[in-house]
Amino acid sequence: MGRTRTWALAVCVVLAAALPIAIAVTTGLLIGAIVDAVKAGPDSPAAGTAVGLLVAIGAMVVVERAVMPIMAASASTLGRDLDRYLQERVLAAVNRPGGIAHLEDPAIQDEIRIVRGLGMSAYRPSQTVEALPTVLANWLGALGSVVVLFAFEWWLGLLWLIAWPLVVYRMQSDYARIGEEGYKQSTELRGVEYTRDLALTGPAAKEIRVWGINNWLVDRFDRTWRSAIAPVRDARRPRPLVVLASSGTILALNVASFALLSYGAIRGNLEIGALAVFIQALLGANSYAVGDEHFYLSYASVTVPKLLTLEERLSAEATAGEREPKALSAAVSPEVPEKAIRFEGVSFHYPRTERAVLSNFDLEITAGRSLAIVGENGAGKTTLVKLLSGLYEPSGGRITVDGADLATLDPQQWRRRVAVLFQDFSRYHLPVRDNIGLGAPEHAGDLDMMRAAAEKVGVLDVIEALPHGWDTVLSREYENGVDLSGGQWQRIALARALFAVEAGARVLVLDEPTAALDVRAEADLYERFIDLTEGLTTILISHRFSTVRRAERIIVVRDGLVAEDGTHEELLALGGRYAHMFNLQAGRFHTGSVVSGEGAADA
Ligand SMILES: Nc1ncnc2c1ncn2[C@@H]1O[C@H](COP(=O)(O)OP(=O)(O)OP(=O)(O)O)[C@@H](O)[C@H]1O
Repeated sequence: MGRTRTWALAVCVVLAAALPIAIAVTTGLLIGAIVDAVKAGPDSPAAGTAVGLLVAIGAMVVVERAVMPIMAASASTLGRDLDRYLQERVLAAVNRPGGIAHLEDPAIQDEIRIVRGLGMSAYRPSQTVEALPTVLANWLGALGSVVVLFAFEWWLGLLWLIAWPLVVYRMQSDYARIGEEGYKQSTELRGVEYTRDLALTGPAAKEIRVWGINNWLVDRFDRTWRSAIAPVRDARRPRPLVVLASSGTILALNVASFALLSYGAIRGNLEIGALAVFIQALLGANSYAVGDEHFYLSYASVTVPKLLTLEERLSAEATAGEREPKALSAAVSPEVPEKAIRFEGVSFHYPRTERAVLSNFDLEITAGRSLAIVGENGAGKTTLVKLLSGLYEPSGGRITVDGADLATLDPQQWRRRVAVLFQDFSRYHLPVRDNIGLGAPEHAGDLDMMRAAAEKVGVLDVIEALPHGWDTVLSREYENGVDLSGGQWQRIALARALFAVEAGARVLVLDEPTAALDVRAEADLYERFIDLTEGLTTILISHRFSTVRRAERIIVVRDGLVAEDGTHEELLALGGRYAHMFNLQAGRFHTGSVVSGEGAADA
């Protein structure tokens, strides 16, 4: 299909280039034939030739008119195909690295901004494809016209042949320079776009109104946009010398050509037909670089190399992330972990930061048991989960699963063994079935499995009461879509994690699973906690001690190390950090008294 369209386009381009020249030459011949026919009379052979030439011109004009829309339509379709193809490459490239560190790299975000506009905003490479046929036809037509001028004065033809490409080259490099200048402002423009999206999209809408910051947003958008775009404006400003040199050359060539033609005609060296042909040729030669299409040519030349650089960079990142070549990645059996997950002397600092979040961190997580991790804000609890799920690699030490270094395991298979409910889980603007099914996409069609997961976290009733049940889109931004309350969203996310468990995950990580739940929902979840985590290696992170105390073992993370380790009762008896935090929270529910023991800190 694409190949046929490409061929059709090529034929159209050749026709679009050749027909104007053919029409010009035939018109010249027609003028000569008419002069002869007037002299020889209506029945003369010259009159017959004139009629024949007239019919030929008519036929060529009809074909030319038909070719143009076909050429435009084919070019537009091919252009869109190109945009889609490039978009797919961007999506694949951005998701190639297994971790997420690259998404936090400002330089990569700048490049991603450039290429994410493919197919949507300005500088679409498809515009290059759409412009190419017209530009090619122009150039071929101009070339043909110049060849005709050779027949008049070879040196004049030669001058045209040299001058125009130089002018076109100059213009193209100017356009590309302007485009590059725009891309250099990527960081600033990201800031501008962020402000714009804050104002245009849902998440901040409530705060914008409550704080009354709409005018502030508009003002900030205006200010940052002006400052980001100023260098591009400067680049756009015509450079007088270049403009003067280019237009001066073309003007001089035109003056010389028309003067020579007039001189030849006055001296009687040129017949009227020849004069007409050369004048048409001269007009054709001038069509080399006229129209917006020439500007569009530079679009792909600026954007596509950026995409290729990004791909290269992300591929390098993906390979660098694999400590062992992929072929050596060990398969992960469905029962893993059977014995333990161990953090062995793990140190970690985030990319481009100096501060160690973990230093020489040791922890053995027994398989099939539940472990709660507590610690103050910023202690590194979520970081542990990110390392465990392979989103980042330890800066030092290693994590082992049943004795095997995590870095040597097939990352995809390992991730299928781990189900994570992140504290900042995603709220997909998709049907409920996808919001839950995405926990294990390979089982996303299994409604029974999804129902089981939803039932376990008590959200099945909510789903079945939705206007379109499992097909209801969870966003008010779509027709018939609904939004959920914070707690309902949390339960949907919890169901997603449990769906992954239903599909075979053996490690369940819950980072603040009850933060948005009401008292009854939280109590319900406790009741089921033992059932939900039965046989699973469960890691629970929470600031709610009423949740934490259900775990079989609790650790306190402090200063990048395990500061305390034991059961709820053991840690209370220890009278350390855990006991202090527990009592502080429990005290809130027992006004004026600090307590310890069963029942405290239950919300
Ligand atoms: N992507 C990141 N890049 C750089 N630093 C980060 C990043 N994510 C977290 N940090 C830093 O790492 C430290 C540990 O963060 P982490 O999210 O693991 O803490 P936490 O114990 O889960 O905290 P909380 O109880 O507030 O959820 C913090 O100082 C935080 O600022």
